[in-house]
Amino acid sequence: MWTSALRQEAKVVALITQACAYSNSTPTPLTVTSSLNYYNKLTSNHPTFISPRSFVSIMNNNSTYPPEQPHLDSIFKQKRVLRSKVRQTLKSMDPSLRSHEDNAIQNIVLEAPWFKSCQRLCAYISCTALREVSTSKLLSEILQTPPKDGDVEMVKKLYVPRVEDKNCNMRMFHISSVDDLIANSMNILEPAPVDADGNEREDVLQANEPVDLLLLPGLAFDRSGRRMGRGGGYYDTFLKKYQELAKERNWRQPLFVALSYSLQIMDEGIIPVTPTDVPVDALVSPSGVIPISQAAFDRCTK
Ligand SMILES: Nc1nc2c(c(=O)[nH]1)N(C=O)[C@@H](CNc1ccc(C(=O)N[C@@H](CCC(=O)O)C(=O)O)cc1)CN2
Ligand SMILES: Nc1ncnc2c1ncn2[C@@H]1O[C@H](COP(=O)(O)OP(=O)(O)OP(=O)(O)O)[C@@H](O)[C@H]1O
Repeated sequence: MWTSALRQEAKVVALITQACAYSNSTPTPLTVTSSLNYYNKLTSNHPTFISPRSFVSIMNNNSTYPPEQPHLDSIFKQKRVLRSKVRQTLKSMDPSLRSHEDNAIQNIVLEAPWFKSCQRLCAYISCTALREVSTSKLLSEILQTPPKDGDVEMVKKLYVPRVEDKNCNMRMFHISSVDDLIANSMNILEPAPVDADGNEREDVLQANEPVDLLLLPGLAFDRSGRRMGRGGGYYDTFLKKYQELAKERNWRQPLFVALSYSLQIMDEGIIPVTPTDVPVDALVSPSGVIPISQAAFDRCTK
């Protein structure tokens, strides 16, 4: 078990070094070692996946299990405080560092085996005003026609979010061009549910085939897979629905991969979590891929 984990770790370090050479940034193998340790710690009771319950247990940092559940209101308050701190830090991020990190992160994704091999994916349309890691290069590569290198087989089907209401409901619609997008009230680009020809767009929850990958935004992350979003609950609700759908249909669960600037990666114990928070499988930062779940380790090395 350990030998195999160490072998995987060595392969991931090699992959990161490769990706960093591509992105021209400095590799930090420490992130990989740490994530494996955290992963082992978190999954000792949950061999295949990290449940939100184990997150709460780790967060409390005590040895009793199940842990005492701190009051939800106080956790939501802690989240608001952290959100506002991270927003401030993002606002004061140097624009040239931001642009360097945007490029590095997207290049790492484009070179990752789990991205190259994926056939269908959900991704967010980054919003500059929200200081999100850019996805523009990724989206233009995915939507490029004719496909890069003329490889029609490797064309990826892309679904992007559309907020339905203020009740945490978000759908993911298929698009084939950025021209399919229009700005919503929050100034985020979204697809209309009906295309220019009056045809309904495919909703990923109604699709006959599974997605392999979801690229996620967020405000703060850690190396154990905790993710804090903007407080809408849209992603947590959607991710849970998708996990249930995949389970019902006997599909392989997609990889949940969050894109993160370096300054958005917090130390252990900083990110407050509630039982509805869905952990991510991996992070991509300018230093490389940080695999967290077993599925991420498996797909980073194959
Ligand atoms: N690019 C992108 N698309 C996305 C999301 C996202 O986070 N990023 N979402 C993910 O859920 C959904 C939209 N949810 C959103 C939730 C809050 C804000 C927002 O503007 N928040 C402000 C603070 C608002 C306030 O608290 O008053 C902010 O974070 O600065 C934007 C989108 C669906 N689409
Ligand atoms: N699966 C779910 N079903 C119903 N409500 C949910 C679910 N997941 C989260 N919520 C609700 O959404 C609200 C916001 O949750 P939270 O603060 O964890 O969001 P977030 O992680 O910042 O946002 P997001 O998931 O959109 O990135 C909370 O009231 C939470 O209870």
